[in-house]
Amino acid sequence: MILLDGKATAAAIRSELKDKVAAQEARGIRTPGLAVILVGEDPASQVYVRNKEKACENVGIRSLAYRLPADSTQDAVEGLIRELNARDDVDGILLQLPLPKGLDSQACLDLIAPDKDVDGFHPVNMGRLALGLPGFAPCTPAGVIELLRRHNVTTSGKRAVVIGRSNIVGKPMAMMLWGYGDFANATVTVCHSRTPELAKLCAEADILVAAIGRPHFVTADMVKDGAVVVDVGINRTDDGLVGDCDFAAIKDKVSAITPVPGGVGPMTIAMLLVNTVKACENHLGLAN
Ligand SMILES: Nc1nc2c(c(=O)[nH]1)N[C@@H](CN(C=O)c1ccc(C(=O)N[C@@H](CCC(=O)O)C(=O)O)cc1)CN2
Ligand SMILES: [Mg+2]
Repeated sequence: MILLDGKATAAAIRSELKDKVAAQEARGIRTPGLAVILVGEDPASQVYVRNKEKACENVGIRSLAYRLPADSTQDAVEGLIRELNARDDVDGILLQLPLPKGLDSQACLDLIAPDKDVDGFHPVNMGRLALGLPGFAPCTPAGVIELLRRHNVTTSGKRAVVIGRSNIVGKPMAMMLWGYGDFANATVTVCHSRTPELAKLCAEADILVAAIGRPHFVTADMVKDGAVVVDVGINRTDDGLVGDCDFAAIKDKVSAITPVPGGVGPMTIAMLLVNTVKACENHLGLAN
């Protein structure tokens, strides 16, 4: 069994980016800048945002922190986004989700300039992904693809099943698995809460991606012998942080599996950095 080690892979990506940014800086090219917006005090979001800022610092990306109170108005958040859209020293804008109740996330995301949308959540970037055009892909599914690629997991001609159809994971994950540049070419099924015989479908998957947000939802009977299992879930339970898969029960059946923590999570942050460096190169007209 191969452990798809996201923590180590993310560290390797950061190290590559650090070298790239340093080489550009040595040539007098300005460093990439990421604006990080956190509205409110959700504890998990605070951790993720801090980790993103630390990761930026680690690779030489300037992070600009914007902390807004939980009772911020829609106008206040939108006003900040407009301001950041107009700034030449800001290459990427990250709006940490979820937003506090009462704020319209999609309206905010729709305002982010697509060339600064390093989360890949803007309809233009989602559309570009669907059409196979260059743009920014959402960081979690992009991280899954990169993790598979760097572990030489082949997907072409394989049967992939994605459980979950969210805008930030399930939908873009399915698009990337069926065709993402020269990678992927899997045959993809997307399952959700109303899928009949979900367990049976999962058990036919060569590649199973779980993104449902229910602790230990995927049990051993739902996994084919030799399958590759990617666990996107991060569930806080009384037993600590667990994924959507029952790792202990599955690990001896699979050919490869991601751990939680240390699997997809760190890759999400690494891909945010990749997208930010790319946004900067695009803004400066550098080839990449
Ligand atoms: N604007 C965005 N909001 C959210 C995104 C996103 O990509 N963009 N994704 C998630 C949260 N997320 C990043 O923001 C994220 C979640 C988890 C991790 C991570 O490294 N997890 C660790 C465990 C850490 C812990 O919680 O104890 C791991 O899996 O090893 C990174 C990023 C929703 N919002
Ligand atoms: Mg993980």
